[in-house]
Amino acid sequence: MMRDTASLLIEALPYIRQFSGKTIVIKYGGHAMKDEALKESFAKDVVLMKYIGIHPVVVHGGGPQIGRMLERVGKKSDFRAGMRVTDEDTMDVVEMVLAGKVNKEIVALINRHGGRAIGLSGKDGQLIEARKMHLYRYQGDDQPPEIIDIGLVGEVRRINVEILKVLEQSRVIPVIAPVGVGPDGETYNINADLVAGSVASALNAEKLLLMTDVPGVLDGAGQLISSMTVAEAADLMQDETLKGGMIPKVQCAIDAVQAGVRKVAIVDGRIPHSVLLELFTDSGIGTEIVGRRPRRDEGERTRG
Ligand SMILES: Nc1ncnc2c1ncn2[C@@H]1O[C@H](COP(=O)(O)OP(=O)(O)O)[C@@H](O)[C@H]1O
Ligand SMILES: CC(=O)N[C@@H](CCC(=O)OP(=O)(O)O)C(=O)O
Repeated sequence: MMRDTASLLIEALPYIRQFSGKTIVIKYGGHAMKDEALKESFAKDVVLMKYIGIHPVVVHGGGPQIGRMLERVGKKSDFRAGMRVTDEDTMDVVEMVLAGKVNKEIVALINRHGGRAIGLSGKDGQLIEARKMHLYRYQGDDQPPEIIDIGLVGEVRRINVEILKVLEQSRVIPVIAPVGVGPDGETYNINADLVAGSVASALNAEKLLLMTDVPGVLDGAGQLISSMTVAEAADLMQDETLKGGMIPKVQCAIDAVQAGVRKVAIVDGRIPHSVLLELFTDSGIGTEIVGRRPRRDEGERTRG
């Protein structure tokens, strides 16, 4: 049943109080940037959050946008375990698309809707220190694992939060492109979910929202899992239910909760105002991952 604005506002009040003064990290995936109306609803949600005293930090992706630009210059995309194989030419395109185009588009969009956003890549203020990521393939108990070289793909070594802490005390909303910098100034391409998880952990965020293009985590029967604990999520990682990009996403959620982020939600970015619907309604949307399930007497919303 459609709820009217007044009832939604009344429902939202306790959550506005709960999140006020707290940091919420939002990963805005390339697949969720589908059309103008959706982008606008995202920008309005972020501006509203800042306006009511929450500290939103946006980390964006741009995988499909990188893929299209690579195609235009005659290069094919190649992924291993959800990571783009990145040679030097690909790295140039990744940095131009993420830090140049997508980042500035999101910044402009937020500013057009009344916010004051500033774009950062991992190089600005040495925000994302990275190192080369190695992938290992299991070859049997009696064999050493095969090392797969995926080029200039990075993993986060450290997030230098100083600049984000300064911005938290201001009107400014940080928008972060997932490009990291190595010890010798090398540029690394990092999966945006991993950056968002690390930023949320480093800021001790109240919540991490991962926006994607499915309703949330689906079980073996294709049904939405509304809520799961870290232990349940770890069990799910062991079977074949999670595939492709959902594997690093759920792993990142588990890591973030274990590092002290209170809740992670994987939500459908194709729904207008999905950020506000997840944050400010009793039922939420998508899949919530928590350390443990709250008891009913703890006054927290329970879902699932
Ligand atoms: N069990 C699952 N539940 C939901 N999605 C899944 C599952 N297993 C695999 N997926 C896939 O994971 C994708 C989301 O990951 P990804 O493509 O990396 O998203 P994004 O680019 O938004 O970060 C979905 O589009 C879906 O095809
Ligand atoms: C190493 C790696 O795969 N990096 C990603 C970075 C962008 C990203 O993660 O974008 P989405 O969130 O839209 O998928 C890439 O090159 O596509």
